[in-house]
Amino acid sequence: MEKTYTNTFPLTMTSSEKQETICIFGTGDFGRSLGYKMLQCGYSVVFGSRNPQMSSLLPSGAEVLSYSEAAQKSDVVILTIHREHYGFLTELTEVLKEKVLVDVSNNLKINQYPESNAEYLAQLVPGAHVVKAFNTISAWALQSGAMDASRQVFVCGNDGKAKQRVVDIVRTLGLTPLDQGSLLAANEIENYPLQLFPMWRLPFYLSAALGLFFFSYCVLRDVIYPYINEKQDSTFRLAISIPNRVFPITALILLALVYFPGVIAAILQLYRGTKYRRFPAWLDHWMLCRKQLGLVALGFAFLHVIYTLVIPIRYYVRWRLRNITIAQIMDKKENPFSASSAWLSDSYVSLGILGFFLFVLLGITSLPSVSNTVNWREFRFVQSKLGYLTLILCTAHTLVYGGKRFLSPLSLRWGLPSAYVLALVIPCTVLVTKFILIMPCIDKTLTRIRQGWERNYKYSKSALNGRSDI
Ligand SMILES: Cc1cc2nc3c(=O)[nH]c(=O)nc-3n(C[C@H](O)[C@H](O)[C@H](O)COP(=O)(O)OP(=O)(O)OC[C@H]3O[C@@H](n4cnc5c(N)ncnc54)[C@H](O)[C@@H]3O)c2cc1C
Ligand SMILES: NC(=O)C1=CN([C@@H]2O[C@H](COP(=O)(O)OP(=O)(O)OC[C@H]3O[C@@H](n4cnc5c(N)ncnc54)[C@H](OP(=O)(O)O)[C@@H]3O)[C@@H](O)[C@H]2O)C=CC1
Ligand code: HEM
Ligand SMILES: [Fe+3]
Repeated sequence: MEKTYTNTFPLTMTSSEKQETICIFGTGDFGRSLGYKMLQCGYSVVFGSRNPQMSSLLPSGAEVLSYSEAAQKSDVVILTIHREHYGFLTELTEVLKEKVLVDVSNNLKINQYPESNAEYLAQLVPGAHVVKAFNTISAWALQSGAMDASRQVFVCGNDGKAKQRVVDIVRTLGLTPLDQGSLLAANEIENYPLQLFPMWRLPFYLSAALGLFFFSYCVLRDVIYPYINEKQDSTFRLAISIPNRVFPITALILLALVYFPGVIAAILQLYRGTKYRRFPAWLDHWMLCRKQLGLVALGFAFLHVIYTLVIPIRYYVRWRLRNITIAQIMDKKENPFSASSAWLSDSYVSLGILGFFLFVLLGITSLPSVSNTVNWREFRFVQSKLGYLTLILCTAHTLVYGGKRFLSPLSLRWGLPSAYVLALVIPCTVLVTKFILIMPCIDKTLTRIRQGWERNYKYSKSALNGRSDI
């Protein structure tokens, strides 16, 4: 614990205690940055290099020696060398015996080698205690001092004492060590910085696919159809009208897809009569990226709202209103006020506004600073109950928008219904299924299953034993 404080007052420590010497192999970007940070935090640093005389740009105060000379100066050796160049270490096995050897390396691709770099290092230098650490911190972050990205350092190793020494160093440098267990965890730790938004990938591809499909569908109905049938140029619709169909439709379907896996999971649990069997991998993954799906949906809903706000200032809309008025004057025929149309129009807009309000509320509660202030039940209440209410309101908004035209043969073009009719299929399926699932008799069984009850205890036990098949 004391070390944490020495981080803030390195000079106090250096004047009263003997400086601990750390050896860093390699004088590249990462080695230099780490050495600089260590000197700042009160350590004495010795670099090991192929060309001790040639090394430039090294932080002042550090010593540079050959690899074998440097290793003799400390019992902690941090290896800031790419895995491909580890070969020369086999000649140093005697010097490195019983030393703590820290592997910081990353690869270019996930699972690039059959074994992790740290395990490979342990095979090369069997006498040393290999510890994996620091691979999630960048040279730039260490040097600039501004830790915009994560300060977490995953640490793993087979020797408890060696690991503890590295954990102490990490803490002294002002970083957060996270013990990940034995060297078997190195593979996962090495893959971690190579991942690029893994949970965002499915939402991204899904929204791209939905967007593309509905865009083509709307172009076919709203641009190509009028051109072929009436030789009318409607290409201007590509700018606002069609995006303002594609975006809300994508938002609505993605929102429904957030709540779909929960329904599928419930049906699966009811069918199996137990909660003790794993869900298929695709369902697991789908469940895990619901937050990201929801946030992408919120993004599209935002776009829809902004596009809707500009409707009154559009040239096409103003032109059409003027023409209708002029046509009425010329015909001397007044278009009577229709209370039912007014009701329909106001209702769908109002449902949209309320749905959007709850949608934003869901987004706000998913911010860590907010979710940390609510307890588990409150969070679930907002995410699950208010989430369903959001889906109901947005689906109703679209249904009422369709209003009287919904499924009317007049709105078919080449037999194709309006895009929003297709958009309603998944949301309505989710809502109807959920409605059936919350019927008291079904809900009671599901709740019992989720509390641990099993329909066929014997069967479930055997399923438990043979878990690998599920
Ligand atoms: C804008 C937006 C932001 C979002 N942000 C987040 C976020 O920050 N974090 C997040 O997690 N999700 C987020 N989501 C996704 C979504 O709101 C949640 O995943 C939501 O909890 C799903 O609700 P559900 O009713 O389908 O949950 P389900 O998983 O179906 O759960 C329903 C109920 O069943 C219970 N249950 C389910 N499975 C079991 C089981 N095996 N054993 C016992 N009980 C069980 C649960 O406790 C719950 O009460 C967000 C969505 C949107 C639209
Ligand atoms: N850069 C970063 O932000 C991060 C890097 N890492 C890891 O740190 C390690 C070093 O990265 P980085 O400093 O960027 O790399 P560099 O290429 O900048 O430095 C590597 C150093 O390795 C030494 N080395 C030893 N043998 C050889 C050899 N045969 N050929 C070339 N170099 C050799 C060299 O030092 P000398 O000439 O003194 O012998 C060289 O400077 C890598 O494993 C990387 O994955 C981890 C996290 C972040
Ligand atoms: C402030 C909130 C909202 C307002 C004011 C609003 C308003 C509108 C308007 C005016 C239309 C008709 C657009 C047109 O004539 O082309 C529309 C359509 C639609 N809205 Fe909203 N809306 C809101 C929020 C939402 C939300 C949150 C969703 C769902 C996620 C949604 C889904 C839809 C859908 C699917 C359509 C049909 C698109 C089409 O095929 O034309 N809306 N909305
Ligand atoms: Fe490099």
